[in-house]
Amino acid sequence: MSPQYHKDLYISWEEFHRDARRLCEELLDRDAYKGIVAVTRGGLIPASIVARELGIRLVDTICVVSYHGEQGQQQTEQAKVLKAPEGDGEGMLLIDDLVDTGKTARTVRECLPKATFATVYAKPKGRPLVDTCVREVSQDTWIRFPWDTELHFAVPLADKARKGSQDESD
Ligand SMILES: O=P(O)(O)OC[C@H]1O[C@H](OP(=O)(O)OP(=O)(O)O)[C@H](O)[C@@H]1O
Repeated sequence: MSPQYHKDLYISWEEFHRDARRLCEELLDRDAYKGIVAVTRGGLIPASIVARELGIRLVDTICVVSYHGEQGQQQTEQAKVLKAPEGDGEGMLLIDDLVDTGKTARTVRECLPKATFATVYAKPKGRPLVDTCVREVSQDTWIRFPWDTELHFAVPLADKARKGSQDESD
């Protein structure tokens, strides 16, 4: 976890599915869409759920990669589009799992300025860049998505506390 993140938020598959369906409910009340554009890679998972719930069969991708670069003396972070659909995105629904700093959203919006942009989760810096989201978390939270994690044995709290006090006395 990078130093700017102080909290971990673990999301289970069930929780993600529930949140993604809440997003679908909100989207149903808005316009009808010709198709979906999933922002790779995290957007592929909610895009499938949205396509199912909204009865949309046309699903495309915008393939984006984030990288670290240097500008003068400063480290910069940029998002690069590897492949985008043709057109300006009119009538299309852009789906991503998360908007964090807004770096990806800004780049994607430049490519498809007329698309509606929806994410399941949003952090304050990126929230103004998307039209809708269902769950907002603080900027210093690192979201652990279920496809990035695996089940592990959890050490009982009492054992953890005992080990902590042992470490202190060593
Ligand atoms: O608002 P930002 O700071 O740009 O962060 C949001 C982006 O970060 C994640 O993708 P990631 O860069 O981890 O790539 P991946 O989905 O291909 O793993 C997520 O799926 C968003 O696209």
